Amino acid sequence: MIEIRQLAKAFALEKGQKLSEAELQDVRYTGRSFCSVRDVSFNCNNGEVIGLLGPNGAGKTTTLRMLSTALKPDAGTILLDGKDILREPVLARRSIGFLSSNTGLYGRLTAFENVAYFARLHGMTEVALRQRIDELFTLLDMHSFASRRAELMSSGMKQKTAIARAVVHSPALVVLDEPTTGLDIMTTQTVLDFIHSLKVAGTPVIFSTHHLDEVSSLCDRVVVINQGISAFNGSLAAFRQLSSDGDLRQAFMSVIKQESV
Ligand SMILES: Nc1ncnc2c1ncn2[C@@H]1O[C@H](COP(=O)(O)OP(=O)(O)OP(=O)(O)O)[C@@H](O)[C@H]1O
Repeated sequence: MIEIRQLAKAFALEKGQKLSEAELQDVRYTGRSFCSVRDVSFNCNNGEVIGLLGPNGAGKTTTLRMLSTALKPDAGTILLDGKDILREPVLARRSIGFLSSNTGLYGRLTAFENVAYFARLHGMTEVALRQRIDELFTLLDMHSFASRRAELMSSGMKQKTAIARAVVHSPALVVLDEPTTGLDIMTTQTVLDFIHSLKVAGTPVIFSTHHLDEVSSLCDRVVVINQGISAFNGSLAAFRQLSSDGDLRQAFMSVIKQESV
């Protein structure tokens, strides 16, 4: 289980750094800094899938990067199974599988080699990593391109390889930043089925998305981040009830409008 309390992160702006018109009008812009995340709190229990929603620039990626310890929060706590991961970064890296939005595979390495490289970094034995990679390549339908170099892969193949790499060490928590963005319908379904298999195995999964159908079919809980604040945090059923007829788009809009008043 992961418990996230009152996370905040501001970025100091460099001299001459250009902001968009929307960012200049944003309440998070202070002149010298931009407070991407102001107050984000939520829990994810074992076997739960959380969908992280929010408009562009809301602070989803910044939040997920803090969960993965790639970014240090200015304030807040993150407890994984009761342990403060901000104080134990080594434990965090061992326990969390993180897929970032820029996959960054080694182009010269094959799908197998990319995943195996990370498995070795995590200290897995050759026998264990071969068994795990075989299992993952079956779940993600990757056997057909296991020996293809990353530089020659389609974006769907790259994304599957990046997902396999993120979870090869069987982490206690999986965090995925927009795992289905840019994928075709078949590849998206494979990725969603894979997330479901993690849930069935009892692994908590937190993923950001702009696709409400994914939330509807997969998520137990929904968190909506708006202007750096977790404006909604509750069950999928409670989220549906925000609209008159259970429509998730309407529910989402009602949270955003409420917050912007
Ligand atoms: N290093 C940085 N310096 C300044 N501002 C930043 C930095 N990183 C992110 N931001 C700003 O913080 C805000 C939140 O960004 P973030 O990437 O977390 O949003 P997001 O919810 O993931 O958006 P999207 O849905 O578009 O991916 C944006 O306005 C972004 O420009």
